[in-house]
Amino acid sequence: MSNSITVVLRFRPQNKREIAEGGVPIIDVDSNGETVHIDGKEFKGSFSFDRVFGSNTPQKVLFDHSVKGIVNEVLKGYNGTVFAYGQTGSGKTYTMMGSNIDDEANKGVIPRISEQIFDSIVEAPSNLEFTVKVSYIEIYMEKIRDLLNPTNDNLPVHEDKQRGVYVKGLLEVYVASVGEVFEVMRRGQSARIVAYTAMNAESSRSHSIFVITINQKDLTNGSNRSGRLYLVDLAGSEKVGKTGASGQTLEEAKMINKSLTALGMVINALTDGKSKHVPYRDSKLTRILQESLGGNSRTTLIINSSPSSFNEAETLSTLRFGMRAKSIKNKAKINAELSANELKALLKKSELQIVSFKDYIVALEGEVSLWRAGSAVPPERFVTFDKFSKGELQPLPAPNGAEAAAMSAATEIVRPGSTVSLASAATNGSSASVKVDLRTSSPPLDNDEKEEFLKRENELMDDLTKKESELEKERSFTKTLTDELELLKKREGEIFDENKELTATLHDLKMQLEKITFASAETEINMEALKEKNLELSAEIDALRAQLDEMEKSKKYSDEEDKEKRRAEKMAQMMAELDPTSAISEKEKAVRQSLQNLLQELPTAQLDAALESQDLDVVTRELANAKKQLEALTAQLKNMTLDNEMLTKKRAELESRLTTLELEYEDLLGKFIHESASAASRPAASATAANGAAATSPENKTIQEEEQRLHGDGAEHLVDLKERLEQQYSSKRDAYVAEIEQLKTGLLKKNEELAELAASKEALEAANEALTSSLNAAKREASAALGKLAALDKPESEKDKDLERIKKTMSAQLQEFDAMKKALMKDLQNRCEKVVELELSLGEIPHVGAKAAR
Ligand SMILES: Nc1ncnc2c1ncn2[C@@H]1O[C@H](COP(=O)(O)OP(=O)(O)OP(=O)(O)O)[C@@H](O)[C@H]1O
Repeated sequence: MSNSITVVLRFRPQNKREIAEGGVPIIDVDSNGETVHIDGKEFKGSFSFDRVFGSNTPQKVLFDHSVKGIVNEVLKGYNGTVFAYGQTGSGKTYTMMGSNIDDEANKGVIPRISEQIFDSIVEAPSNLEFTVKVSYIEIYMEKIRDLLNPTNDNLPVHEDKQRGVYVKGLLEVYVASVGEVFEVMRRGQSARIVAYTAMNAESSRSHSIFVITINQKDLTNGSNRSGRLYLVDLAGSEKVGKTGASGQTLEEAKMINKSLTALGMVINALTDGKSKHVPYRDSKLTRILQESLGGNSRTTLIINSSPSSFNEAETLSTLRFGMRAKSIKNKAKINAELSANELKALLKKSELQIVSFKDYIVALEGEVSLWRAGSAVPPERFVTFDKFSKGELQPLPAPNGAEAAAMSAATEIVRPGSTVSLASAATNGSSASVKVDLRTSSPPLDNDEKEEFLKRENELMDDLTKKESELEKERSFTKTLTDELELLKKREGEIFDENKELTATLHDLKMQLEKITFASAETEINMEALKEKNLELSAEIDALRAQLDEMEKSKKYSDEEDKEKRRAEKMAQMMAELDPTSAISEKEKAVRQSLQNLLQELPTAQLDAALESQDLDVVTRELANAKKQLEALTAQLKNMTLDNEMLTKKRAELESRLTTLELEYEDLLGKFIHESASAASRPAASATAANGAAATSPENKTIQEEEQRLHGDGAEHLVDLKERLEQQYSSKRDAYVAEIEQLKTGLLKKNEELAELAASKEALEAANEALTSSLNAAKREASAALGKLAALDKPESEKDKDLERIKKTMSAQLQEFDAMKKALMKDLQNRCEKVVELELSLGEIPHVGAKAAR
């Protein structure tokens, strides 16, 4: 009994690309759910299928209405096939597997079928024992890959009487629950080859076939039934221009399109009513699906389509494919193995049939031998099966010898290619002839021959697969070699170029080397000369260094000498200015001399002349000079006090300047902090304002960014300025503090020196007074002596005595005066030295002060 393929159509929603390209839906599904109206540019019209599902049909609805039923058929022992066909990205994988097998709403046909199978097994009568096994393959680039054992990537297709068409060496996994089926699905899915194309981010580049085989054994009578379900997700047909395929993806697309063309050819052959040959063997896909298409299978084809005008041409092609497939007729039968009793009964029945058929043959042979012998058999006595089965046959008379010979002469030798005419010598003289052309109608193969043929085919398929694998290996090896060769050629070209460049560089380098060798020789000569010169210069430098050392030494000495000299000069000058004793000494010498003369040579009269009052006047004058010097010293002391005051004033001034500067700095710092704070708040304020204002204007945005940048720069500048000011201030302050410290120590030193000078002055004044008083005493002594000399009337002895006494007194006074003078001179010299030191140091202090003020 033949059955048609069920064809259902499913549309998916428009995808992003279609919307972006301006596509609009051009389909309208009729309310009866069987017809779709197409309102496209190329075509306006309708297509009808067993069922049409619109763009938003849930997975469950499609399954319940179009697939669920097939599970029951498979459980009855039929083979079943569900396959999805359509352009790339049309929703085949979504329909067959679903976007997520664990999601109730989104799981596709395969997971739902698995659930359905196990649900049915649970509900089946307890005398039925089930075994379920699954396998998962993909046909990629015309090679069968086992997705559960991907190293098996080129499996052969075999066919035999018991199993029909099958894939040899395929791993079949026994499963006992839906969970186990899902596990196998996941395992296989992960091994599938997918790629990105412009039409689908995860485009299947192969046909995948999930096979579920269910065996059921009736435990009551031992009979077996097996149903096999093929669940096929075909690779998408694609227009290479639209998918943007290139390289490997392009090769894949070519192969996909080739096998889909083979599928189309098979469907054409099955449906055009003329073809005697169906080209199943043209592709692995059609060979595996041989039973599903026009064979022993209940088949459902789901055609997937886009609803968009963007894919109108592809949609029309898919719908036409579905229409053709609709008229394929299958011959599904139950795959059953009979139990022993059933077989025995069948055997008995067959044996009885054989016995009766033997009788029938005997009757037929009897009629034939009559005809052959040239006897005529009347029509009412013709041997027919009807009469035989009803037991109405009557025995025929035996033929005579002449008729039998004529009959055998009429028989011709039949050769292939010739036309055979079977003529019967009818008793009524008419003849009927049947012409059979043996060239066009080869006799059908009997079962043994067919088996033999399939066996041979299977062997050849094995060989072919082996050769294909070897060829593939060779091909990939050749490809590797070709690639390597290409690479080597390229490298050779590069090396040649490099070589050329290197030769040129080598040439240049040689030239340069020659130049360098020449230059090096020259340089060596120059070096020698330079070395000599260097030695000379080194000697010169050494000499100069020695000279410099000498000069420095002598300069040092001369500096020290200079200072020493200046000090000595000053001292000499001062001593000269101050020394009242030099003049006194002269006069003193004269006095001493006169006194000596007077004492030795002259009598009392002459002593008078020697001790002239004039000498005393000179001493008095010198004393006055010393007084003057003392006054000058006092004036100098006064000046120094003034200097000291001036320095104190200057120090006060500097201190007040320091205070002012500190105040100014604090002011500046305050201003700076104020400006920093306003600078920091300004960008934020302006940013807020800018946000609120023309946020959409790119020009304003740029200005704001520029302002913010400038504010940022300003803040940085202020920080920089602050640092610089602080540095300047601290260095100035340090200089002033150092200056003040210096002035303070200078002042202290001067105060000490002033005190010392004041003490010296006092000592000098005291010495001066002592000197004046001793001079006065000397004067008085002298006048007393003069008075005594005037009294010459004294006796000679007495005079001599007086003279002797005067002489003693004077020499004692002179000695006393001498000692005092020496002490005074020593003291004066000390003080002069101190004054000179002080002057020198005073000369240095204003210089330092002036530097600090600068
Ligand atoms: N009915 C549908 N409802 C919602 N989304 C769908 C539907 N059909 C397909 N899609 C989505 O469209 C995209 C392409 O689908 P799918 O991968 O199933 O296409 P395909 O025909 O298998 O493509 P290919 O032949 O390239 O493998 C996927 O993202 C899928 O989720």
